[in-house]
Amino acid sequence: METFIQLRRALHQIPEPGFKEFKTQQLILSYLSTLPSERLEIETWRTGILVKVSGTNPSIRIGYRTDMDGLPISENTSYAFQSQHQGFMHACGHDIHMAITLGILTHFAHNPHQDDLIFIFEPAEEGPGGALPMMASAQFQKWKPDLIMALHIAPDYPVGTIATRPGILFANTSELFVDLYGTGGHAARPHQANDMVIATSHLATQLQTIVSRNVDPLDSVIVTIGKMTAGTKQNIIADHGRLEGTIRTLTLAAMEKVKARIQSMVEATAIGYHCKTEIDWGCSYCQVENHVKPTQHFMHWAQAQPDINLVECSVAMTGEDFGYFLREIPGFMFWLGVDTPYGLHHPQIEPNEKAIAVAIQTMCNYISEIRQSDS
Ligand SMILES: CC(=O)N[C@@H](CCC[C@H](N)C(=O)O)C(=O)O
Repeated sequence: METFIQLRRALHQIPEPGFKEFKTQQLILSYLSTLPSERLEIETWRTGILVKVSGTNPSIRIGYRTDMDGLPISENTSYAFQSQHQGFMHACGHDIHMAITLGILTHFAHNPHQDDLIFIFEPAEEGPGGALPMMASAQFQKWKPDLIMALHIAPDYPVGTIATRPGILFANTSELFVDLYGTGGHAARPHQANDMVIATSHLATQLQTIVSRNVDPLDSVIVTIGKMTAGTKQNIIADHGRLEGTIRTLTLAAMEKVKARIQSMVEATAIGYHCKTEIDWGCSYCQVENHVKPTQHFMHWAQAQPDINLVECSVAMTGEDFGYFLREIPGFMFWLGVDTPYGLHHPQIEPNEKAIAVAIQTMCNYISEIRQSDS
């Protein structure tokens, strides 16, 4: 297992933004070149990688997917192997996900499964989303799996815990970018300007009323503005403001309703503040909806494993473009406990590396037992 901890640490040092995972791709390809090659076929797609490990008597293809990209966060961990890419960090566990995937792949490269195994290294999960374009690629279509699985680290659960549920696991998402254009000017002459600090901050506050005033209290919806920018200097009235956020819902109907309210509020801001506005909805992900039969099969199996504490969890408002794989292919995603007080996307998150061995062991054992009737 030491190899995969070292791989995780090497990957942790080179977090890269979506579709720019060049060093990450190279590191993985270079590791793959050390494995026995008889059963391996490797394809690249943009900065992603697909690996087929041929089975001994294949009747189905079993897929396992990891994400690859880092986040624009300045790391503040106590690690000796901190990110070497200033302002970027693996703060969502994708370094751990990749190391686990390499661990499972390595096991089956040495101990072939009866069926073909397809390992998918997907770029740009944090945005703009690698899943949909990767699924449309010739490389993916050639090896399209009949069953697909993935995991995500869970800071809240202890090591040894696996949590999942049949049905919806993660929410629908849409990004949100709003630009406001007014007239700049001298701080002492506000009557000759049109201040976008005021318009932008008013809009940011107003957007927070959507969840409390427009959404059924029994629905779950989130409108988060993660970034607000405006202005250039303390004594210059700003001619431009920008909001960047994300919307989360558990139904597409709720997503449409929230977007319609945002549209109205942005248009009303343009009228009210005599400014120009532009909305860009960025990328959107469909919900991660676990298929009932394979999820229950995995949960029954996991429940019987002495080293695993299986939890049937509730829905989370996180998003994941793994939902697009599950829209076409039966399968499931699950949480892997990594026991750290800091949450996903936090600069101090330090997942417990013991979870790497837990996940590799669990998935090697589980995949070894999968038969065609389970897919
Ligand atoms: C697991 C996780 O944290 N996923 C991200 C996905 C982001 C999707 C997109 N960039 C957005 O912000 O809407 C998440 O923030 O949940």
